[in-house]
This record gives sequence, C-alpha cells and structure tokens, in this order.
Amino acid sequence: MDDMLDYQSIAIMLLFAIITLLLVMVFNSGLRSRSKLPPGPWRIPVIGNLHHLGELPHRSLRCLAEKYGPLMHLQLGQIPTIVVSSPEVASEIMKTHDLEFCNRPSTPVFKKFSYNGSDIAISKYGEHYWRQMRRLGILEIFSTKKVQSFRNVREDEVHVLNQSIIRSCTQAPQTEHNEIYSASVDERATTSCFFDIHETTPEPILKAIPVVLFLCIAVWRRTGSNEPGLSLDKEEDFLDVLLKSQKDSANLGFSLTRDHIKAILMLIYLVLALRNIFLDGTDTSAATLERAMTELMRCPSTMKKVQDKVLGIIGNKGNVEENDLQQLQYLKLVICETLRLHCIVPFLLPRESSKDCKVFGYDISKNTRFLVNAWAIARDPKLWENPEVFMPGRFEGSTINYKGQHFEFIPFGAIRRMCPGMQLGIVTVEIALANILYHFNWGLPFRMCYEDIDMTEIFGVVLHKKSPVCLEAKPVSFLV
Ligand code: HEM
Repeated sequence: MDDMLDYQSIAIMLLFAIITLLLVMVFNSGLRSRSKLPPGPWRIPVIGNLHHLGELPHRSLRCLAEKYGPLMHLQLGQIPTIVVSSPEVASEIMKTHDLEFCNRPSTPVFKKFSYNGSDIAISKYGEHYWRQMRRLGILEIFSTKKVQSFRNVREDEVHVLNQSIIRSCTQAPQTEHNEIYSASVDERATTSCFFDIHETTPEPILKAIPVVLFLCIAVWRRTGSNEPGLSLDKEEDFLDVLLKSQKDSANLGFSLTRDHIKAILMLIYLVLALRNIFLDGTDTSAATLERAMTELMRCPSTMKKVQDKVLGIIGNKGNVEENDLQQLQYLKLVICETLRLHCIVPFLLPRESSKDCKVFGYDISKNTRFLVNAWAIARDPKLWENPEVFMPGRFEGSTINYKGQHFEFIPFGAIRRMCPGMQLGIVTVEIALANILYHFNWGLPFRMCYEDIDMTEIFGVVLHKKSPVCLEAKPVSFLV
C-alpha cells in the first residue's frame, strides 16, 4: 500500500514537472518567435507604448540609454523594439546592415492613412513599388533641377509672408510699445504662416509649395474650374508624371493605381503643409524655421550676428533671393545648429528587420522594430561640447554636416531611406529665415523676457512646440 502511494506521488510530481516544463516552453517560444535577443539588463519590458515611458519618450529613452547602453531592447507590449542611441550603433544598423533594416513597420494607423502603405515613407523596402516611386520622386520633385525650378514660387511666397507681417505691424492695436510698429506676431504670422492652412486667405498658402500646387492642379483638373490664381505651370509637374506613369504602368513593372497616387500626394502634402493631422503635424520645414527663430530670440548676440551678416551681404537690394543664399554662410550654420539641437523627427521614421541577423553579437529576429534616437545622439555630451547650448559657431570649419554621412548628426536620417526632401526642406527654411531677418527686427512682446519663452514640446513623429512663439516685428528702417 505504502509502495503504491509512493508510486502515485512520484507520478503526480512527474506529471506536474512535465506540465510546468511544457508551460515554460510554450511561454518562451511565444517570446522567442518574436525576438531571439538574449536576456540581460538592456532588456526592458514596457507595458503599453512609447508614451508610457514618459511625456517625451526621446528624453526618457536618453536617460535609459545612459543606464543600459546605446543598444536597448524594449518589449513594447507585443512588439520587440530596439532603441539605438549612439552613432556607432546607428551606423551598424543603417549602414552595415542597411539592407536588413530598411523596411518600415506597417501599423494599422499608417496603413489607414497611406492607402494601405502606398506612400514612399511607409511602403516596404524590398518592394518594386517603393523603388519605382522613390526613383520617380527623386527625378520629378526632389532633384536639384526640380527644386530650383520652383524657386520663383518660394520667392513669391516669401514676399507674401513679408507683406503679411508688415500688415500685422501696421494693423496692430496700440500697446505700451506704441512708439514702434508692433504686432503680436503669432506662430502663423512669423514662421508657420508661410505654410499653414490660413483660415482667412487660403490661396497664397495653397500656392506656397510646389506639391501643394500640384494638389490645387488636381482639384482644378477634376472640377474643371478656372479659378483665378491657380495658374498652371507650363512645366510638367509631379502629378503629370504620376498620371502619365499610371497610363504607362508597363514600364514601371506594377500597376500604379489612383490610390497609390493619392497616398503619395497626401504624404508630401502633409509633410509640407498640414499640422495636427496625420503624423502629428508633419510640417517639418515650418517646425525647423520656428525653432531657429525661437533659438535666435533666446540668444540675442547670435540674432544680432546673423542679422548683421544678412544685412551686410544683401545691402539695400530689397529682398534676399535664392542666388544670394550661397553667400549667407553664417545663416547656414544657424540652420545646422537648429537641426542639431532640435532634431524634430526625434526617432527618424521607424525601421523593421526584414530577416534574422546578428548585430554586435545579438541575434535579432525578423520583424524587430528599430528606433534611432537621433535627438539623443545630437545632444550627447560625449560627442558635442555644451550640447544643450545653441552655438552655430560649432559648425564653422567643421566637416560634419546633416547629409547622412556623419552618424552623430542625422536629422534627415541616412543611407537608403534617408529623407529625399532634404534639399527642398533646407532651401525653404533658408530663404524664409533670410528674408524675415533681412526685413524685420524681432523682439518679444512687452514685459516678456527671454527666459519666459516656453520651449515645451509635444511628442509625435514630428516634435512641435506646445505653445507658439509670440514675437513683435519692426521693419528694418532703411527698407521702410
Ligand atoms: C527640415 C525639413 C525635413 C526634415 C527634418 C525631414 C526629416 C526626415 C526624416 C528624419 C526622415 C526619415 C529618414 C529615415 O528613416 O532614415 C524623412 C523621410 C522622408 N521625408 Fe523628410 N524631412 C524634411 C523635409 C521633407 C520634405 C520637404 C519632403 C517632401 C517634399 C520630405 C519627404 C520625405 C519622404 C518622402 C520620406 C520617406 C523616405 C523613405 O522612406 O524612403 N521631407 N524625413
């Protein structure tokens, strides 16, 4: 009897051990099927999503990287996510393992807004579609020739911007600053008015940017309207090219549908024009311009220096034109430093591994997500002297630039999925900044001091300021 009991309890214990073993195996296989990364201090489970790390995840992740190192593995709910926070690791991912990590993850939200992943930024790398669309984009909109061909549109719009600021100056209610032309120049009237959807006078804004113009043309074509002001360019535009390619899909090797075209145009339109909709307002150029003005306001000696240089070089010519930009070297340094200190796409766009591979000895499985904390890298005290201070001079004589070869400074990303709109974005910021510095002296509203400028940001794919910068403009006297 006793023997029987012993056998029974041994059998029960064995059964229990087998069940436990099975449960552990099932549980582990669930995790391993997504990531084969070895456990270690760098593996950080996070319940929920990036927002649960703190209000500004790029800042929280910088703190975590100081503790865990520049290659961290977050388990964001179901999704294994690797966060990269050093130039060496970024180079390993984006350059050495370029091909394995140039996919974009497809999330339901991205898919919804991009006609099932049909735009350039979100489509999968390996696909023939992405290659063709990117090639088409580079040829037809992002190339130097195309960017230059819309020079007049940009210059016209800068003129519209200047006029609207002058109008704000003269129409402003009298304040305690009444001896000067003064106006409370809000975000719209200073920087973003160049790009924003303007409730009162939409037309100049819609004409501001070439691709936005393409959209107007699309609307014009569809409605057959002859609305004044929406003049068609003689030159073939991007929409023409897309429509032509649609007819001639055999050459592309896939069928270019109306949804593809809409997705591409929508992305570009959003990148340039809209705020607070998809991707949290993707007005990258306007956000950069706004940060440049904010930093200059916080640093009066730099403001004076850059303005003196612009006025000195342009003299009483009346306007800064794109031909003049090459001479405005200090202004270029100001923009470089703005992009460093305010990397407005803090994690670049997310990437995903397309197959299993090894990085720094770690096994990374297919479909692991990668975020490159370009914001943290650009503020790393090991790489930059006084990284939190706005010092355009640091780029003087430096070989480091934002063009994707120097991984300590990658505001436009790097290599294969690097931003194709870099040139367009930069020239748009340069011409607008040069002109608003040339035409106006800028000050803060009465009783406000530099320390009062609110630098709080709202997290999104693109970082935006929580509150708009509010400035007073006074036309430069010799131009009045
Ligand atoms: C100052 C302005 C801009 C900044 C800071 C910026 C930044 C970025 C960044 C960081 C990426 C992701 C790169 C990566 O993942 O490695 C990106 C991608 C992209 N940008 Fe920009 N961008 C700017 C202006 C523009 C403009 C003006 C356009 C279009 C007219 C544009 C179109 C795109 C597109 C289509 C992609 C996706 C590329 C791909 O996935 O193949 N960007 N941008």
